[in-house]
Parts: sequence; structure tokens; C-alpha cells
Amino acid sequence: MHIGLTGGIASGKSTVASWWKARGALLVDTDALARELTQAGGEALPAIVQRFGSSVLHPELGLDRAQLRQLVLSHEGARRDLEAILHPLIQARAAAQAAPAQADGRPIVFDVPLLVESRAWRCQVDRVLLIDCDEAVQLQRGSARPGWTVAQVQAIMAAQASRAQRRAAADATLDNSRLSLEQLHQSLQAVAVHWGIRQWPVEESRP
Ligand SMILES: CC(C)(COP(=O)(O)OP(=O)(O)OC[C@H]1O[C@@H](n2cnc3c(N)ncnc32)[C@H](O)[C@@H]1O)[C@@H](O)C(=O)NCCC(=O)NCCS
Ligand SMILES: Nc1ncnc2c1ncn2[C@@H]1O[C@H](COP(=O)(O)OP(=O)(O)OP(=O)(O)O)[C@@H](O)[C@H]1O
Repeated sequence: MHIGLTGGIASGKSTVASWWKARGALLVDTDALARELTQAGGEALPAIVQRFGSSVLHPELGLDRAQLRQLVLSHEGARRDLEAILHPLIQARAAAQAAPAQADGRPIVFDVPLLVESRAWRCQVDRVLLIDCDEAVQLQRGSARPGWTVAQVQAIMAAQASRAQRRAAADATLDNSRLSLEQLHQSLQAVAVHWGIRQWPVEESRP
């Protein structure tokens, strides 16, 4: 079973992903893949430099992420161009990471913030699990993280699909605005049972 896990910024995707991982699923984190592709020497950097110029590079880190984030959040065309460079590469790496679990039938959870926005993802997964969240809670949780302001979280939310668009695409929706972590885990257990996903042995060495 291929599960697409999605939700807006700071909705609780990583928290939910950890639950699936502890339950033995193989986790594919597309944000992590995007970072890998754009680190120093990363596969996506030449195409990014060709499109945006070498001023978006950071001498040690690969990409100057804060600068590029500001650029793509204020210019939709630039955002689309960055996504057009990164998303096919992210998809190829995601498929490679998923391959071992595909062979043994282990459930695979793809954590994809932009699953609803990016059509290519919809046909790669059997079920879409949406972590829904009130916007006020997203803002509060997102801006509580080190280095993030309310304005930055708001800018990302404006660039992402609406709650209604996400709900329309989801097979199951959990509203994580007011659930305790225990209640969230109980809701996840109910979804897993409903979808017939059994627990798998956890392998220490898996990512
Ligand atoms: C613009 C970049 C360099 C900014 O990096 P930065 O370290 O500041 O942010 P980070 O990568 O941690 O992203 C934070 C959150 O922003 C959101 N986000 C990322 N990219 C986008 C986008 N193109 N549109 C809307 N939201 C986005 C996601 O919810 C993500 O969790 C980076 O986000 C990026 O490379 N984005 C394009 C890759 C992408 O589409 N990633 C999503 C995987 S589906
Ligand atoms: N049910 C909950 N109760 C309290 N805090 C929560 C709950 N769910 C998530 N959080 C907290 O909210 C913050 C955001 O959660 P998380 O990092 O899982 O979101 P995310 O969707 O993965 O974020 P991003 O979009 O930035 O990747 C974290 O600090 C997390 O611990």
C-alpha cells in the first residue's frame, strides 16, 4: 500500500510520519529529498543556477535557502520553475527509496507537502491521508519553531492549496487542530485498521 501523507505547513505531517515509521512503514520524506538535491554538490544545483543565477548559491551550504524562499514566494513563475526542476528529481529518488518495500509488501508512506498541488503525485499513491489543521493553529505552531516568523508561515500558506482543495483530494482526513498526541495516534490507528494496513516489524537500519 502506498500512502500519500499531506497537509499544509506545520499541520503535523512529520508527527504523523513518525507514527507510521514506528509502526513499521517505510517513510519517504520529500522535503528531505528536496534538501538533499540542493545541498552542496547536489544534483539539482546546476539547473537551479542556470535558471536563477549563481547569486542563489551559498558558499558552504549549496543553496541560499532563505534567499530562494523569498524569491519563489513572491514570484509564482519562479516557484513553478523551481518546482519543475525539483519535482521530477524528487519523484525519481522517492521511487528508488520505496523500491525495497515494494518488493516485500511493507506499507510505504510518502510525506508530500505539495501532493494536492502537484498532479504527478496523485497517481503514485493508493490512498491520500490529509492532516488538516485550523490556519490559526498552523500559524501558531509554525511560528513557534526556531527561525520562523508568523509572516513567513503566512507567505507559505498563501502559496499552498486551500484546506478545501486538500479535503476534496483526500481519502481520509484527520483534523489535528485540537487533538492531543494520544488522540492523534488513536485516530491514526483507526485509519490503519480501516485501510487494512497491518503492523510490520521495525528494522533499525531503515531510513
Ligand atoms: C524554497 C526552498 C529552497 C526554501 O527552503 P527552506 O529551507 O527555507 O524551507 P523548507 O524546504 O524547509 O520548506 C518549508 C516548508 O515550505 C513548504 N514548501 C516548500 N516548497 C514549497 C513550494 N514550492 N510551494 C509551497 N510550499 C512549499 C513545505 O510545506 C515545506 O515543509 C525549499 O522549500 C524548496 O526547495 N522548495 C521547492 C521544493 C519543493 O517543492 N518541496 C516540497 C516537496 S513536495
Ligand atoms: N496534536 C498535536 N498537539 C500538539 N502539538 C502538535 C500536534 N501535532 C503536531 N504538533 C506540533 O506542531 C509542530 C508542527 O508539527 P510537524 O512538524 O509534525 O508539522 P509538519 O506538517 O511536518 O510541518 P512542515 O510543514 O513544516 O514540515 C511541531 O512542533 C509538533 O510537535
